Amino acid sequence: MRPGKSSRPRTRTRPRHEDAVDGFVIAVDRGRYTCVLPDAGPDDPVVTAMRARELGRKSVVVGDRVGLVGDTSGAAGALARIVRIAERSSVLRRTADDDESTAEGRLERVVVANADQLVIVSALADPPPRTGFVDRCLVAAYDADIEPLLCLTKADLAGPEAVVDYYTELELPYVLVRPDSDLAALRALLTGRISVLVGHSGVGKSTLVNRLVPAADRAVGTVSAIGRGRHTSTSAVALRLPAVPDGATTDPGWIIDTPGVRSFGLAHVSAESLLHGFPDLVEGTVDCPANCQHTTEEADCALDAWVAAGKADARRLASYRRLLASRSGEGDPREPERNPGDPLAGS
Ligand SMILES: Nc1nc2c(ncn2[C@@H]2O[C@H](COP(=O)(O)OP(=O)(O)OP(=O)(O)O)[C@@H](O)[C@H]2O)c(=O)[nH]1
Ligand SMILES: [Zn+2]
Repeated sequence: MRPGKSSRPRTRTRPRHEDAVDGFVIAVDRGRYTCVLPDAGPDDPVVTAMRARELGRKSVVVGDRVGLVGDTSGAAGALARIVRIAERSSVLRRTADDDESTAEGRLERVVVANADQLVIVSALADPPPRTGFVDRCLVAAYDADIEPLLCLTKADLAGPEAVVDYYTELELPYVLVRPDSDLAALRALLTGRISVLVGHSGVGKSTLVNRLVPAADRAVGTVSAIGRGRHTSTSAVALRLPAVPDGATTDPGWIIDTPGVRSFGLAHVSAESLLHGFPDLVEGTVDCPANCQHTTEEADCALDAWVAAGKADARRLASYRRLLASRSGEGDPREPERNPGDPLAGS
């Protein structure tokens, strides 16, 4: 039945936006979302959009696939509206702070949607590698169902043996980066995927991003005396990788730089999920007493025997327990001084 002109619903029925076009959110800045259309090439204009009111409180993040209406021409001053958010294939979250006793600490933030891979960038020296940080990232990756990749930079300054040895039981894929390396192995692992890069300040992440996507021209800082590089931008941004030389049809993929993410607060991750960030320990908990919390206070926790039997690295158990403790607000695990015996342990 076709309603006559006079009975056409005007206010009560919301438009269904059947004409909405697909967009991919590459940047978010103060309520403005930068999107690219599916067939757009690197030189095509991007579309600036705002959220439609009907989205309610749903957040739109980098990596989201959205429906756009309005002016999607990308012309100067044109503004489109995001009217829907497609179901996300993955959601990378972090808690702003580990302290569950404060509102800020419990605040869970979606960092990126639809990522396939978490590239954990860690320098082998200057600053020294911090496996505590890598362990945290692994928990976040497994929790989000995103594959981790360890990217070890400054391989010209130190060898990877200590770090690689620490992760032997994990079969964690890794690549080495030197100023003169050709990045072919890394590029191959990035092709066709959406990869999120995380890393501490000064590890060479901006340098790496600039080598991968020269057009991006990300600000490169210098490691200052106190180990904090400069902070130029704080929100995530997706950068299109250059076309793969051998095939115009192959999707080169995207990398998402996350300058604001210096660590992954994990208060939103359950104790059970936290354990899944340590696949080398999971099997060791089979013999634990019911409701074992796996902390040092648990006299009968089977993980101690598991490590004593050589099934997992003692430092991994220590790292797991530090993360457990950090979630219940017992001190700040990010202070490397807390683990004076282990130079790798800082997070
Ligand atoms: N020796 C060596 N130095 C590197 C390498 N990669 C980067 N650097 C240097 O390390 C310093 C920090 O590099 P950035 O790329 O700014 O590091 P970042 O991780 O982006 O840090 P922020 O800029 O603070 O976010 C710079 O002085 C780089 O030149 C490397 O592979 N080897
Ligand atoms: Zn236990």
